[in-house]
Amino acid sequence: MFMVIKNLQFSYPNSPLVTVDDFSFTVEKGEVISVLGRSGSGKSTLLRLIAGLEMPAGGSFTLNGKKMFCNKTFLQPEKRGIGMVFQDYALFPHMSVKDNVLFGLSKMSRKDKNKRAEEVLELVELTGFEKRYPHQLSGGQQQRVALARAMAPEPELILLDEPFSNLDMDLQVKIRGDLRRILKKAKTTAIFVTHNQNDAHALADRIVKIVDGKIDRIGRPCDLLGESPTEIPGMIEITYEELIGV
Ligand SMILES: Nc1ncnc2c1ncn2[C@@H]1O[C@H](COP(=O)(O)OP(=O)(O)OP(=O)(O)O)[C@@H](O)[C@H]1O
Repeated sequence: MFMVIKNLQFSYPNSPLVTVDDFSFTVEKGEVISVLGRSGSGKSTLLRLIAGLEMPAGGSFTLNGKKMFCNKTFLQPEKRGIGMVFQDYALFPHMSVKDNVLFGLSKMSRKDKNKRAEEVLELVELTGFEKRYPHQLSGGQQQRVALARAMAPEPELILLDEPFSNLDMDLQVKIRGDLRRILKKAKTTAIFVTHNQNDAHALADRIVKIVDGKIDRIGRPCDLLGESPTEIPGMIEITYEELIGV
C-alpha cells in the first residue's frame, strides 16, 4: 500500500483533549482522499502530522515504503517529499507567477527548472500568465498557481487544507472540478481537508470522515452520501474493516 497510517495519536501540549485519536487508514497511489469534518474536529492537525510539522505521540506513518515516523524515526518535513496548498495560497507577492513556481524547485539545471515550470503552468491552464504578479490574478488563478508550485517538484503526496475557502461560491464549484481533473491527469496522490460535504463528495475517490478527533467512517462518496452512521446500521464495521486493511 502506498501510504499507511496506523494508530496515529496526538494531543497538543497543555490540552486535555486527544486531538487525533487512534487514526488508521491507507491511501493508494494516485488516490484523492477527502478528510471531512466540522470545525475543530482535528483535520488540520492530521495534515500537520502528515507533513511533519507536529510530532505524534504514537503510531506510525509510511509513504511509498519510507518511514515518516515510527518509534524513534521522524523524517523532517523537507525530506518527506510532500507538497502543501493552504487556504491563503501563500504566494510570494513580489514574485511573478513563474518565479513563484520556480521557487519550489531545487537541484535541477536552470533549463530543467524552466521546462518543469512551463509544464505545470500548462497543467493548471495558466500558460501565458508567467510574467504576472499574484495581485494581477483572480482568486481561482492564484489558487492554481499555488497548486502548480506544490506540484512542480513532483511530490509523492499533496496536502490541501480548505483550498477553496477564500473563493466565492461560483468559483468554488469551478475550481473543485478543475482540481480533480488536474490531480487525476498528473496521477497525483492527494489528501484534501474540508468541512464542506459538497467539496468532499465532488473531489474524492474516498472520504475519511472525522468526528471529535476520531475516524467516524471511511468510504466512497456514494457509500457515505448524506447519511450518518446511525442511519445505516453496520456501516462503520463494513467500510472501515474493508477499506483500511492495516
Ligand atoms: N496549537 C494548538 N494548541 C492547542 N490546541 C489546539 C491547537 N491547534 C488546534 N487546537 C485544538 O485542536 C482541535 C483540532 O483543531 P484543528 O485545527 O485540527 O481542527 P480543524 O478540524 O482543522 O478545524 P477548522 O475546520 O476550524 O480548521 C481543536 O479543538 C483546536 O482548538
